[in-house]
Amino acid sequence: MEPSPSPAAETPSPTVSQRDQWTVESQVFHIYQLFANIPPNAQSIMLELLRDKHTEYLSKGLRHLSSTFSVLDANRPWLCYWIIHSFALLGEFIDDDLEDDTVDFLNRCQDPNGGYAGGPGQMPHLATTYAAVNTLITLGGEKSLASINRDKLYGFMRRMKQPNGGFRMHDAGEIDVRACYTAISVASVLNILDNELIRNVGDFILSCQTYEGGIAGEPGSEAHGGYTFCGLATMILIGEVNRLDLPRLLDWAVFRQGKECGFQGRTNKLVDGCYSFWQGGAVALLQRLHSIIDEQMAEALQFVAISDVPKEKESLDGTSNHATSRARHEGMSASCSSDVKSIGYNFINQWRASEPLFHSIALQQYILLCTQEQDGGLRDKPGKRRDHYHSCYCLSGLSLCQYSWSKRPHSPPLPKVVMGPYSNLLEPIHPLFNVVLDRYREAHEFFAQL
Ligand SMILES: CC(C)=CCC/C(C)=C/CC/C(C)=C/COP(=O)(O)OP(=O)(O)O
Ligand SMILES: [Zn+2]
Repeated sequence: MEPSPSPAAETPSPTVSQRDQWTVESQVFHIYQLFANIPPNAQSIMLELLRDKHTEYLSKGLRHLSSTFSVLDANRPWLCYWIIHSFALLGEFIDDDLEDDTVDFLNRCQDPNGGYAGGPGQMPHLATTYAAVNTLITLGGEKSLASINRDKLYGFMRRMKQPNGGFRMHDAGEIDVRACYTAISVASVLNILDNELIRNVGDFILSCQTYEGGIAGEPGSEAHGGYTFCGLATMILIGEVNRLDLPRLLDWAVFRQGKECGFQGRTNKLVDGCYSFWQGGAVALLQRLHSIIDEQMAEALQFVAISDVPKEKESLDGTSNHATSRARHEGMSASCSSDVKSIGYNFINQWRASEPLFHSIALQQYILLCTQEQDGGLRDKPGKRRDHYHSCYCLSGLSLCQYSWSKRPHSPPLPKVVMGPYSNLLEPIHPLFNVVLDRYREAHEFFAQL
């Protein structure tokens, strides 16, 4: 007779990832349990957005911007963006001297041949160009907006453009979906987007959509929330979003929201506050694409029906799914090229027919209860330290959640969809560029007349 297996052999020991996941779950659920067991007035205090504390933390960062060296030396326009955008989300303005200093500092990062570097005298880079331009738009006003040398910047982007449709992040740098997004986002907001920049970008991004449905940084890599947002936003801005498999993308993105209520960046990884924007943002974009998603789903159903028909009939009719969607794409891109420049502006002026496609209240709960530090600043998850990157993207994600129920373009959210007191309400953002909406509008008007 065979000996029965020992209990140890039946239960394999957990992997490092499993242990990490359990630790996070226990920390998060401990907070939720605490919250569930206190009286309603104490709950309401726990759900408060710590505005004054966050502003204090951001102000300290802002004052040290001009003296920030060390490891973040090549990221200084990013620090400007993370802090100043967070300020704007909170409805705060920075004082005139600091604004002047920031515009002057970014001007010193501007390369004589176009683009912005991570610091004065460094090599121009598409990511820091995006950060610098978004900062200047957020500051707004003539001095700030006119400081951007659009002609030279266009030249820099053309130099970064690759024959496969992608862009390099910098001279001899990596070619990836981030580079496509930062180039196209900046070109769109500055009104310098044209067919040369757009050429083959759609092919490159399409080659990065994986079997899971999300988008990877480059062909053959793993789907990730950061790149998925970048790829999807780029496809919208160039008028080719219907080429992606949107139902599959939506399916992948919504299932990245876990039982901790926040989002993970990729399958089987840990929840993290910054994905409130990258994943939540991708789903918020998809919420405005419901008609294309419905069409693609109907087409897929038709395809199932057609594939039941004997092969000979299908080829005689010429109705294969691939052929029809390809024909539609070619028609669409031809008619889109003339008004591709207005896509970013028109995107926010449409009605939204559907409710949020992710659990907006749950995500607000994760951000408010698990990512806020009591002394100000926001973080990845309990047990991690605050930083400006996570402060920026947790607040951006929170703003997206709060406005995700508004069907009319300019209507304020109802109190029931804003978790915690209504004073938690942040400024709305433009979901394609991640800048506060009224600053985007000012920039759009400014650059439309140049
Ligand atoms: C506009 C712009 C420049 C966008 C950047 C988008 C972005 C956040 C990309 C993510 C890059 C990445 C692979 C992180 C994985 O980090 P990890 O392995 O530490 O984290 P994970 O476990 O959560 O995947
Ligand atoms: Zn993060």
